[in-house]
Amino acid sequence: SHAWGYAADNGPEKWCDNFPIANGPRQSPIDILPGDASFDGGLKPLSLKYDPSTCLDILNNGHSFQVTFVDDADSSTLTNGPITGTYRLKQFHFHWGASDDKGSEHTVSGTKYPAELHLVHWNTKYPSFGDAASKPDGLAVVGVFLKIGDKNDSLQKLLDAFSGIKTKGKQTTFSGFDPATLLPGCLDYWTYDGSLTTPPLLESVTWIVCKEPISVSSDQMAKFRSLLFSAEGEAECCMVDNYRPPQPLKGRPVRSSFK
Ligand SMILES: CCN[C@H]1CN(CCOCC)S(=O)(=O)c2sc(S(N)(=O)=O)cc21
Ligand SMILES: [Zn+2]
Repeated sequence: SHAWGYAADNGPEKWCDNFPIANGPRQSPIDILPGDASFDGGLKPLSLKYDPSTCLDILNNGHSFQVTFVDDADSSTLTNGPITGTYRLKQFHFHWGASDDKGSEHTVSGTKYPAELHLVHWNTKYPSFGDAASKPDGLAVVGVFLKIGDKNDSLQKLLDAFSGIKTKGKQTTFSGFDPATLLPGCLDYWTYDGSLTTPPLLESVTWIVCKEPISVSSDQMAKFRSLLFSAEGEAECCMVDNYRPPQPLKGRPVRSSFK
């Protein structure tokens, strides 16, 4: 059936059957090679301004868990960086592995991190998120790597809500969370033109990948793995390895905001 996933029979190697753009010219993620990136002095610092009161709910969508935001005003926005105009925060979610040695989608010189955070923003030059998602400059996703280290108190707030979203389709109210608390201290970044890393794999994303990771403890990573891909009443399937591997760069430039 159409149901894509991350298993052998419906995973990344099969997505091209229903989504031929999987083999397109600007697919994501990629392996970032810092030595091949070109410093661009014209790139501005990222301006991320988030309003915790726009935080709406937390959801298990059967592929990841996501925190969704009210996006009917310019309350939580991304401006500057490599983009022009104003992009509104729609949701953030994560990708992670079955063990601490894998899980990120982007890699750096082949190095995999145990998880990767994606903050999804849409270009307000378009009337809606759904409209923007199909335009070449419609979305901007800020990626942040997670690295095993100290317990992350901000992440812990998300993990504490997992009891209400264990299975596919479950969602609970989640309010007052400030996504800025998930950002690294240094906002140096790499940027390139890419795509959604899940179906429909639309080539509409300006990727902004932070060089500096945030910390997560190994115990906290174990908690990520307590979520299920499966719905209540179905055979239990742990939500792990929900990452797409790096895709061909196909000649795309990768720029860095830092030397
Ligand atoms: C599970 C489906 N994931 C999708 C859902 N959306 C796209 C669907 O929109 C169509 C109107 S999305 O724009 O929220 C989005 S961003 C990313 S990622 N990993 O590249 O940051 C994946 C997805
Ligand atoms: Zn993602």
